[in-house]
Amino acid sequence: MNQAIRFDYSNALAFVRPHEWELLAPAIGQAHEMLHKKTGPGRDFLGWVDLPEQYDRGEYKRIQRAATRIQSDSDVLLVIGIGGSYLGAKAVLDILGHSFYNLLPKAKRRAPEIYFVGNNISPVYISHLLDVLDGKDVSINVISKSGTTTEPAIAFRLLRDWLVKKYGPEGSKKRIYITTDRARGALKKLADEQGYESFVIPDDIGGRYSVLTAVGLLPIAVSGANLDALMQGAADARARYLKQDLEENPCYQYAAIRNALYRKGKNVELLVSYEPQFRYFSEWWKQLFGESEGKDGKGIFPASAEFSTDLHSMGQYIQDGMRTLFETVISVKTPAVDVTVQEDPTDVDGLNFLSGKQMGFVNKKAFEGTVLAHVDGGVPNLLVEIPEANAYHLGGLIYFFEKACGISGYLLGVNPFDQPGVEAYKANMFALLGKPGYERQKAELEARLKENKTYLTVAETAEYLELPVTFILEKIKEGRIRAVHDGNEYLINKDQFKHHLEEMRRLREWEEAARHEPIPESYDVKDED
Ligand SMILES: O=P(O)(O)OC[C@H]1O[C@](O)(CO)[C@@H](O)[C@@H]1O
Repeated sequence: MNQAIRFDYSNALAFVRPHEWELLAPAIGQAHEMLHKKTGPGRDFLGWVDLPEQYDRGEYKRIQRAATRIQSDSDVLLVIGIGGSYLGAKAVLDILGHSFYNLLPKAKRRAPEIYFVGNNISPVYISHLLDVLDGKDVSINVISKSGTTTEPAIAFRLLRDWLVKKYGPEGSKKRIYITTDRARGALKKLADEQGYESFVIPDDIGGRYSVLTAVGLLPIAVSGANLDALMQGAADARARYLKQDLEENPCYQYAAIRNALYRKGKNVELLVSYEPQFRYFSEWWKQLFGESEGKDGKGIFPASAEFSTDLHSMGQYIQDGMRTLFETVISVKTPAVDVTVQEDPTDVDGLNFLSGKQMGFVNKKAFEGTVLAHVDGGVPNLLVEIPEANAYHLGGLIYFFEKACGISGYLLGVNPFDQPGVEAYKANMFALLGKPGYERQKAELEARLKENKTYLTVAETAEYLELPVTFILEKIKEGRIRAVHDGNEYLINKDQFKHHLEEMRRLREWEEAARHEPIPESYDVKDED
């Protein structure tokens, strides 16, 4: 087994007494049992626990063959997916690849350019991407477990159409790779109908835990990264973090200490790196922990920062703002390359004391100085150190955080493997877009949106007051309705009708009450008449 990840929590111990987190040992033991015996909530989504040992070797070979094909027939691979269906691959590619991967000359990159799309609904982003594709040979890997997520589905429609126009219906079939559910969903159906090569997202692995399945592996393989080392790193981490005993398991120590800090009011965790290549690793980590723990009114808010960059923007807050933060620094012991600071005969910037020193050394001192300053400022610091940023250690790091997250979720008392909260925005968006079946919600939401809006157009005002448009225009001309003209149309502040609408409501109430009054007796008419 290669060298392990080093986890150091000594800079957090001033903020919790040892017994505060040692007392969590029995709960850690229970969480461990729930995870390994599959007895806890979310037990149907634990396929990732043994994945590094038990992955489908046949499919793994097929992924590598598909990657070789894409490398040979494509200048560009488009990876369509959102959330767990792209963040892991992007994180790994950024760390293992060149910082300017897509800009390198092809001969140097020796792999296709790779672009991620379908992770937003921006017309600008996708139009600009189409400009980049001009004249290039393109393949698509569309990744969606459900097969129906709006963002990737819209992008796939558009880009599949682009591909069919370029290569024809038959030619395009060899350039589309689907990663989705084994048997269900729109994408699976399409793949079967069209004969697209498809890969499986196992039923028992949720999106945010899926980077070491075909979800991450195909794009990663296309970039030329070492898949075997990535999987070996994860497999060794799985073996390393099997021990139930808190004292012997750094992965569980991370889960325990962050839980102890949370109980002391440290409810924001800042994942920090000193290498810009880790930016998307933080994004992956944020989804992992945010979607797993942020529920039932609980959870540490996962945030991230890049140092030393953000020390010049967020540094003030971290040092001196609300004391609810703790930091987890991912450190790479030996940088992949190093650069020496030169001597400058003029020493105009006064930095000649650094001449001959390596930038990696300067970065390390920035890190050490920052940890001390932040701890002094009341920010507990955790350290997760990997020896090098290579595929093996990255596989280990992914597994370390996945397992710590499962354990952490159980410690917190939530189901770390569901995400019910994500549905709320989706339901509203579908209703507002007029998806069949959402008619009632659409009317309700539109009424709420109108209620929230202060400035109305003439047509909206007419509807709001239940009066004809011509009447509103007339009253604007007479100056009885105040309106502003934005150069295009009249805009009317609806607050001016508050009094009028209140009067109308009272009138209606009075009319309604009057209608139910008994008919009064007529004095000059006698019963006997
Ligand atoms: O792979 P899918 O089904 O398109 O889902 C993508 C992402 O959307 C979510 O379901 C949240 O909406 C995530 O959990 C998931 O990673």
